[in-house]
Amino acid sequence: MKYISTRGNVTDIGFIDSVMMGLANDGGLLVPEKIPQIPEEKLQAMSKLSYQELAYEIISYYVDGEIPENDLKDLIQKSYATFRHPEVTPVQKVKDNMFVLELFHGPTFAFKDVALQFLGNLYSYIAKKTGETINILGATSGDTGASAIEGVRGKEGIRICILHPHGRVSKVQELQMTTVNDETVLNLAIKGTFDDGQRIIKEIFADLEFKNKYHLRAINSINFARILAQTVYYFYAYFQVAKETGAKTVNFSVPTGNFGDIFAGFLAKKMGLPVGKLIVATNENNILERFIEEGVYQPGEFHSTYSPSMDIQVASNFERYLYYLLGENPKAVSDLMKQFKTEGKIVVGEELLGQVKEDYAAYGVSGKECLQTIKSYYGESGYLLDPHTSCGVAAFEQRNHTGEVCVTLSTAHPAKFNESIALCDIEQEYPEQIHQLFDRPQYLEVVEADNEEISQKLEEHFRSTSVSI
Ligand SMILES: Cc1ncc(COP(=O)(O)O)c(C=O)c1O
Ligand SMILES: N[C@@H](CCOP(=O)(O)O)C(=O)O
Repeated sequence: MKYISTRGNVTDIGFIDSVMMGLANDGGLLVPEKIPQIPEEKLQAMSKLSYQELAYEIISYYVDGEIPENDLKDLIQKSYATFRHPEVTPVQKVKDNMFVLELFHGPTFAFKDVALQFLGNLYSYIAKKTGETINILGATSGDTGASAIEGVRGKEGIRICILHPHGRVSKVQELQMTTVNDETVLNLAIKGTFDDGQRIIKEIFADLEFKNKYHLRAINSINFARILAQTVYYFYAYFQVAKETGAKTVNFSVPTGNFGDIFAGFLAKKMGLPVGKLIVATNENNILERFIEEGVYQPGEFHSTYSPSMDIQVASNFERYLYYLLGENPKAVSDLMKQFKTEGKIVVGEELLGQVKEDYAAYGVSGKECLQTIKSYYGESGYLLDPHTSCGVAAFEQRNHTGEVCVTLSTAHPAKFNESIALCDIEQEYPEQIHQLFDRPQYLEVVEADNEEISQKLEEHFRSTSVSI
């Protein structure tokens, strides 16, 4: 299996090199040269596997022998041994035809752990094999940061720096990131939004001299390994729900911001999993909803919402989808991305829009609707949704066709977002791991959303902290 850039100027690199490159050196995103197709009989056999066994089968297609079988199996076992649920990502029936896929049983109570426990262990494995220090640079709207830090903290040969938008993450998210007292971890709270953070890290990664000098690595969904590990739970959920309902195809409603999670579902479908509609659930930051409805991809006004992790305008993985929408034509992607940079928007014609609507449905959830959905589901079934999952459920209510079976991805535990839950007049108890955070000192620096200042902070961090392998 080889990997190529959506913009065409990186070709023919293997799995480990793709992990290490993160953002493609031409500014695009890496994708597999050819998506593996899983035959029907193999899907049948996969439906009987445990989560870890399934993860091994799926990830193996993409690793393609670059990691010996037993090493890869160990990496997977280690990654999911930290989860509190034996099934890793269990599925709960919440009402007729609607299942919730609980992705929050990992160490930081968000879906990011599913991929970042794996990527953290993978980086540590690569550092040990190659003797190379790994310096991670990431941006977060709240969940990736905590999960990435948890995935690598204490691992030899790894430093990490995370940018988060100052004052725009929930209290628990901030505490999870900033209470880690470890000199290899640097938290920079930027005066700006997640979009500023993501733009800055992409610009720093694009400075290849700086990237190579400091061995900079990505943990965001910029890194294809993140998407890959997230693909596994679509298979797992599909198998559980198909067994229970007899459904042949299953829809997925996905709380969406950076488009990574739903792109993992798109990839699963392209591999042969019988996925029906992929429902893009956004909050008021609804650029993706507008694209799917009207064919115009253009950032709008930024809103701070009850689902802050989805407060994203420019969705990184949209470029990966464009690549497939445009018939795997890197020149066309490159031209459109240039146009986006200069004109601030991408417009697709009727024919392509028809294809988009075949692939996706979309619904932008208002703040009022988000809270109302939390209240009504709690009242009717006693099931407490976090505000991101609530957007997914509200989109299911609006866009799933009657009689079709749908899985809504539950991307976080409600305890991470008590600010929103309290507005629903619901009292929740914090899990002990979260409760403990409130007594700890915090370590962070507030900085301008400025490339130079952040690059300097990074250089100081690398100079002043030593890591052994
Ligand atoms: C809790 C939660 N839900 C949903 C999302 C959106 O996922 P994606 O960015 O992969 O679209 C995020 C952030 O990524 C998140 O943290
Ligand atoms: N919502 C995310 C934003 C970054 O997404 P990623 O999947 O690219 O890491 C977050 O919580 O940080």
